[in-house]
Amino acid sequence: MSDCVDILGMLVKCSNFAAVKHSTQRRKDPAKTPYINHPIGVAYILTEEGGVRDASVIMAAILHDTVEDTDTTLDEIKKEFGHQIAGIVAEVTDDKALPYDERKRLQIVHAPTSSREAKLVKLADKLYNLRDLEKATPEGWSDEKVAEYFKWSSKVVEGLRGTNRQLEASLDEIFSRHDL
Ligand SMILES: Nc1nc2c(ncn2[C@@H]2O[C@H](COP(=O)(O)OP(=O)(O)O)[C@@H](OP(=O)(O)OP(=O)(O)O)[C@H]2O)c(=O)[nH]1
Ligand SMILES: [Mn+2]
Repeated sequence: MSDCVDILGMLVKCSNFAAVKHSTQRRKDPAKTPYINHPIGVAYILTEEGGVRDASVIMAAILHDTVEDTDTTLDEIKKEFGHQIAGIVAEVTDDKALPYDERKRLQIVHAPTSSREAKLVKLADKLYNLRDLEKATPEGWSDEKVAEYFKWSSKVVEGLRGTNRQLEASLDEIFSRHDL
């Protein structure tokens, strides 16, 4: 077994990397939950609810917001975790240099042509965020922004379908509660 890739070591390395990178960030909920709860929760949705056992997908899920929301670069992810995981992270990273509406539009456009691995991360990311949104309104969000986020998410998820039955069923339950 000595030629086996050290998956457990890589997984812990990803978790530590993401924890360090997100260490000063908090979620937008009133309790100001540590941000790291989100990427770990997204990975947990994939293993526990989605039955996903592809280690690259789980590692990319843990890292999925590091490039978008911290000073992490894709080169850094590539150097530390390899090109496959860096590729998935790249696919789920919005270009924050673009205007908000354009970023949101591009997620809808890119969803159908993204890889199966990226689609899995996106499905779990949306499921986590929509569950959060049902629990509490993020600070500074109007009712209109919340409603718009549900509607926009359903459009992104349209392009991710046919990837994981469980995650899509859970998302559909949420959408039906919001008449989507
Ligand atoms: N529902 C919810 N979201 C929160 C909370 N705290 C932080 N977020 C993050 O806010 C992002 C959505 O907020 P927006 O205003 O639409 O987008 P922006 O942060 O990218 O500008 C999500 O980013 P993301 O994970 O990159 O996903 P995406 O929505 O950009 O696809 C989500 O993780 C919270 O308490 N509740
Ligand atoms: Mn996310």
